[in-house]
Amino acid sequence: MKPKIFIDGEHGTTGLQIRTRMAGRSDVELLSIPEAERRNAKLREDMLNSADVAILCLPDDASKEAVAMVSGNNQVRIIDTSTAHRVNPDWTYGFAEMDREQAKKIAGARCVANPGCYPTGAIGLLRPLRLAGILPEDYPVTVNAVSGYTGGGKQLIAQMENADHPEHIDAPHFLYGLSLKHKHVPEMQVHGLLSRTPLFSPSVGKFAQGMIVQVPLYLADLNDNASLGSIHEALADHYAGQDIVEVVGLKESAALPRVNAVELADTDRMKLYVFGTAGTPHVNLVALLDNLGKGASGAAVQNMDLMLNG
Ligand SMILES: NC(=O)C1=CN([C@@H]2O[C@H](COP(=O)(O)OP(=O)(O)OC[C@H]3O[C@@H](n4cnc5c(N)ncnc54)[C@H](OP(=O)(O)O)[C@@H]3O)[C@@H](O)[C@H]2O)C=CC1
Ligand SMILES: CC(=O)N[C@@H](CCC(=O)OP(=O)(O)O)C(=O)O
Repeated sequence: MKPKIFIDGEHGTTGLQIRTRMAGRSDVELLSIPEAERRNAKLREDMLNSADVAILCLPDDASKEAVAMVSGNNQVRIIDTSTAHRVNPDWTYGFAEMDREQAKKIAGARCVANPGCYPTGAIGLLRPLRLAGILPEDYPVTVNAVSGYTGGGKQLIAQMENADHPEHIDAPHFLYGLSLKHKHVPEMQVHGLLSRTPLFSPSVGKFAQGMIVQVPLYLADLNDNASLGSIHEALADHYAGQDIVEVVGLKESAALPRVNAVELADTDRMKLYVFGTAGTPHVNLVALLDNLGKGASGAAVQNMDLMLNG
């Protein structure tokens, strides 16, 4: 029998992208609710309890409700794309490349918390340097990022695309999260293995999908006389043999005139760069991804495949 998959929130931005990725797959059976019934709690509960894997693409509160709906059911496994469970130690963090054993942990997990889009970039850059001993635990990390506007779901998409929207946004690029309390900060700190809360400044650009996450560092404040070369080597070693996360070569990075936020749009990949000039005091670590690809729906499908096939 084929495993049954139910995407709760299948008509939203992340859910639709997961459905697109699953189209044409004959190895799974997709359970579905008509769009008009998407908030029918009884139908959702039935579907959730009939699934082998439920992928939650809902706001945090609705995700918690969905988890409660299957609390007595040990058969259904869950992938939650919301922020609700990402620092819960009872859940497995769904970033398969973050540790050598993580893909195996995801494969055996009952409950997987899919990472946030910005944390995928930030943790992807920071954690290997923490594990290699290069980045001190108490380094004052700053993270600056720009996301495509689909990152804000149906509401932000309507505000950006519809000039008649009562809260239409005209800006080609805007900062938000100005109170510095973004919901992604806790997972960046926990899974980035940091003792100090990172300072995170997000922004949105007038493009649908794509993301740049920057983590600038002062070399003198790192361990082991860190250099451009040693930082790049630590990242390259960590991701050796991985096909989704690529560490771009130092020479190739040095030759780039710019980084285009939409380069990886419509892909599930992530590129990591180490920028700077040998002998100068700074490096800028950069992650490039699609907020809906490796940042959300692509990672959810990757995790589902690990859970189904090991
Ligand atoms: N967009 C992105 O790039 C990323 C999103 N995520 C996370 O994925 C989750 C979904 O986000 P996204 O797809 O962007 O959001 P959307 O607003 O685009 O979609 C959410 C869907 O969930 C439905 N929904 C909301 N509340 C309920 C409820 N109580 N019961 C049933 N259905 C409900 C919505 O229906 P309705 O239309 O009626 O509101 C909508 O179809 C969020 O937790 C988000 O933080 C994670 C990583 C990246
Ligand atoms: C552009 C934009 O608004 N982005 C969203 C984050 C998107 C995302 O990753 O959602 P999760 O919190 O579920 O991870 C935000 O800043 O709230």
